[in-house]
Amino acid sequence: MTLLSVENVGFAYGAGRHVLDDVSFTVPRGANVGLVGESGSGKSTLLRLLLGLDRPQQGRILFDGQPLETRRATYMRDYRRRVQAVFQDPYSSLDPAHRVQRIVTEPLRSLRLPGDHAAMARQAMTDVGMDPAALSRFPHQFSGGQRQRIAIARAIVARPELVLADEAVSALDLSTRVRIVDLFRQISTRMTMVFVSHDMGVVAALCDRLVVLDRGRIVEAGPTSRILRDPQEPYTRSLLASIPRMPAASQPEGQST
Ligand SMILES: Nc1ncnc2c1ncn2[C@@H]1O[C@H](COP(=O)(O)OP(=O)(O)OP(=O)(O)O)[C@@H](O)[C@H]1O
Repeated sequence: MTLLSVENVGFAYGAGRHVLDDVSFTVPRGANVGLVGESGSGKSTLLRLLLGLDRPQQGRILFDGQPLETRRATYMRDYRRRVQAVFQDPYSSLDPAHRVQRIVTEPLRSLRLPGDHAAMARQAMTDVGMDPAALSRFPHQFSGGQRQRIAIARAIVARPELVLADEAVSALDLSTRVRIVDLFRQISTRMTMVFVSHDMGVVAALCDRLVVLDRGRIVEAGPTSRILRDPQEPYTRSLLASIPRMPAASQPEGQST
């Protein structure tokens, strides 16, 4: 069943040229879909549309069969419970003035969700391989990889159906990146994920389907295995050629990252 459907979406900033042009793809429930393309190909813009922060000027986006109602506050509150995001920079995305407990439970409070928030935060920390004791500390007491785990805990604490990850491992050093990719792989067995990255190696490691964007247009889409084996477009081949060598999947998850 399709969870997310992007239909003939077009978008331009101001009266400028199209940043997205006739973009269509679907995300089946339970799938991991990678959106890949060079810098400037329109990935972040597409993500803003998927988050309901901007609206397409052409086409439409459907979530669970219904068009996004970005102007309706009650709809968007429910949408934010069902769709959460993880961003690139684990340093700027966590408020340094707040303890991890407050950071991780923030979606529960802002979405006014019922339940034992402290227990939900402890569960989310365990889910991302962190000791729940870390909830009483501040972000600066953690490494970049640990901060990204905290950001992921915040994204999954409300049990969303879809997680959108925007270059979520790009700011991390290589060995940490491998561990966080591993963590995403574990988490992605329980929910639908869309990974946005310029790094074909990361999306290929995580996603069963790829959508390749070049200057706002989809040039290739399909199963990851097919695209890796037999890329149809020179653009896709050049993205594949630039894959950095990733070390083999990591040792058991720990708090070393
Ligand atoms: N707020 C904005 N106003 C005007 N143009 C913008 C704005 N944001 C992005 N653009 C332009 O839209 C195009 C696509 O940018 P976008 O950030 O979506 O691409 P991207 O693939 O995510 O690239 P990157 O990985 O570098 O962020 C670029 O040409 C960019 O200059």
